[in-house]
Amino acid sequence: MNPREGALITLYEINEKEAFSNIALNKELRRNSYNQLDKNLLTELVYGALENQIYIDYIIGQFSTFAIKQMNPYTLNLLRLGIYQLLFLNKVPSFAAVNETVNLSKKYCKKTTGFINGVLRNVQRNMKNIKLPNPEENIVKYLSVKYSHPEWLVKTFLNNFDKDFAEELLKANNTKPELYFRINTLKISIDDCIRLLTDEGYTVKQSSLIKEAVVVKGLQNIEQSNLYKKGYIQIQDFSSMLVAKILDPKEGEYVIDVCSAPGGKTTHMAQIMNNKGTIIARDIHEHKLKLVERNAQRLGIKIINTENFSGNNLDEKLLNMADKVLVDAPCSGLGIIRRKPEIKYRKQDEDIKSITAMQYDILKNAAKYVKIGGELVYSTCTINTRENEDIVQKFLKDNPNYVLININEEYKDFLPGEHNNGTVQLYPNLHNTDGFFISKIKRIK
Ligand SMILES: C[S@@+](CC[C@H](N)C(=O)[O-])C[C@H]1O[C@@H](n2cnc3c(N)ncnc32)[C@H](O)[C@@H]1O
Repeated sequence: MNPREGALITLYEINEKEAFSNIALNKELRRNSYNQLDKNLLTELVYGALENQIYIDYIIGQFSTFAIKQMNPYTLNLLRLGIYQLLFLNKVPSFAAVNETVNLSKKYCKKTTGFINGVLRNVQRNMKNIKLPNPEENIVKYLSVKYSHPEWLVKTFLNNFDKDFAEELLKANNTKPELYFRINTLKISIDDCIRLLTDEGYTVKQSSLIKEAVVVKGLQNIEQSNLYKKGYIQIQDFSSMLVAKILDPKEGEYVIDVCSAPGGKTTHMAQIMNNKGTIIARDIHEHKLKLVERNAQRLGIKIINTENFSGNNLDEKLLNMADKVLVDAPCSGLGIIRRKPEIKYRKQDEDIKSITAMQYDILKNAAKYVKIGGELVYSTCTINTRENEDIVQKFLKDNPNYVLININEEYKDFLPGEHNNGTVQLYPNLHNTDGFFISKIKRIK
């Protein structure tokens, strides 16, 4: 299959059927036998067009006689792919970007072939004269178009940070994240795993802060690799590994993970506990709990018991039972836009209110499972004070039996960069990790 056609099908799934980009892309890559070069081009086209969608749509608006809302989805997504190639992909000659897109339109939207050809040729001729909105007149609109973030999100960042920081963050959200792995020390030593990888010709960069965290350059089709199948590695960002490190569960402890799927942090906790003790791993989606079980099995973990249970409900059986509790709460995901650019377009400011209500409920219930002297970590993969600091502050105010542990003092050996208060907020632009919030709370009475 032609990779441009694969990109069109994938983009259609994401934009029209609300599929997640990583899932839609993997489905397409598995469905057809692409060679490695075609896989790379398809991936680049999908993520590139998606990351820059507001900018590209702004350009379509300047060169099209039809409003975007009037276009059929294939026409619109083909224009996006064509314009992305024209403006961002130097390796694709302009004539190829136009001709290949027009050819595809003959199969998917025959009636608009002439229109697509016209818009693309117009863009091709005027590429050098494209003007962004004037930042002096409207900074929100300017940043929104330039970095393809919806205006409400630009406003949120401008409310939380100064303009330069907000712009750096918007820019970083359109970059490619480094791919981290966690070496599963239950199955292989860190040194042996690094040796295996280097012997196979890969360049391995080990984190100085978390020894089991490595970046491996050039490793592709990871889930098909022997290392993965044998359970030697787990794909997990550095920021996510930091969570289990900070919760710091010990061998033999009783741990409850109230939002555990697909199991990145739960399996890391089991690794830190040396596969001794008990972890209750809960979630509300049965199919996602299966992923936790599959990961645990592949990684050789025996101490995880999965349970389908909503954190919004209180489980009387578990009151005061746990040495450690993890609340890795469902959130707006504004810290992982680099991995899932569609998040930018799906969330609305109004969604945040219902998310924070759920987060508070889950935290409030989960805290009751902590025994006196036990500890809880509340974390999210978002950059939004309302879902992070505000939730923790409200909880501490309403619940005097719990205190905040200053992570920056206790865990400074693990932390990248400087953090000002007792909690940690990581940013893609500052720390080159996902945007993550981590806080630690102790039950004292
Ligand atoms: C941020 S993800 C957890 C990621 C996981 N801790 C990991 O490291 O792989 C949040 C999870 O919460 C689950 N979830 C959503 N609402 C929930 C609820 N009310 N109770 C429990 N889990 C919930 C989602 O299905 C999702 O798997």
